[in-house]
Amino acid sequence: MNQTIRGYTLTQWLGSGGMGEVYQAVHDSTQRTVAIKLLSQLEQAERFRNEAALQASVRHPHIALIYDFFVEKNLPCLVMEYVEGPTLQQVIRKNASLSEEAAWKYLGKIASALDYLHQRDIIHRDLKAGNIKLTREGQPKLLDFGLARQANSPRLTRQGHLVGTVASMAPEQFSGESNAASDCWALGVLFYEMLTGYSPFGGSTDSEIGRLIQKADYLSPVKLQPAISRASERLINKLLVVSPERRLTARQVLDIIKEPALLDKSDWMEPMRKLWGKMKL
Ligand SMILES: Nc1ncnc2c1ncn2[C@@H]1O[C@H](COP(=O)(O)OP(=O)(O)OP(=O)(O)O)[C@@H](O)[C@H]1O
Repeated sequence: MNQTIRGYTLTQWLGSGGMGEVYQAVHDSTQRTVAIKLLSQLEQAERFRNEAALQASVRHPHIALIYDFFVEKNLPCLVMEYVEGPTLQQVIRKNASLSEEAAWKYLGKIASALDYLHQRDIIHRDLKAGNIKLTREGQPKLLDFGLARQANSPRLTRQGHLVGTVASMAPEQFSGESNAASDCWALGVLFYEMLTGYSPFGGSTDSEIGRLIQKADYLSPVKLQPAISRASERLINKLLVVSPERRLTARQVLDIIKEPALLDKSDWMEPMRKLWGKMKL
């Protein structure tokens, strides 16, 4: 492993994902350690460029930085901040679940990264524990904008097939619609996984998982972890809501973390929605 690409010496293979291979590399002149994602197909270069352009404009303590993007010998390469440490998925698996305190701490940091992205009309679309790394200091960093896109740019959605990780997909994503609220659904799935060690929507096939998701049919987290607080349970209930309009936003999650009493405030729109539902029947 001594291959050099445009002044970067590849030092270690890190893994492969939906878009290509990822290597650790060292920049020869600055000696900076980076992660380089090599895209397997040149036809996807534009999608990759989209990932690069989106991430390059992003500066947030809980989102991995992007340094460069270039095409070398027909190979599109994305140069990113190298984030050392395990993924949140590995940490959850190792510990079976996380303490409530740790889960709320990570929830707040990821919600703040999502709020930052959503303020800029960027949707992540692939938020999951496997795409979050924990640094040596225990700080979560969001990786992988492979599926991210500007909220107002539908170009890459006309693929005709589902993209994303099924278990974290929001109900509306099954009909090809993704919005900021879809990331908030995935945040609810992530919070549930941190607290219980299980995905709220498990099944043996994608279509079975899809059916459960579209009905928001999940086991109460308290059934799996009786010690889970009422606040955590209510927060999950307000994130795993089928209607995207009624789901909490990332900003609302941050507000609730600051002031958990907000969870108990009743939704004043609810009686009107019920009435409207009856009138439509
Ligand atoms: N910036 C980075 N720093 C350190 N490791 C990284 C970085 N980006 C990706 N990796 C690691 O490289 C491997 C491949 O990552 P990649 O994002 O391509 O796929 P994935 O997340 O496993 O799958 P998918 O593409 O389906 O989301 C993973 O183990 C990931 O943790």
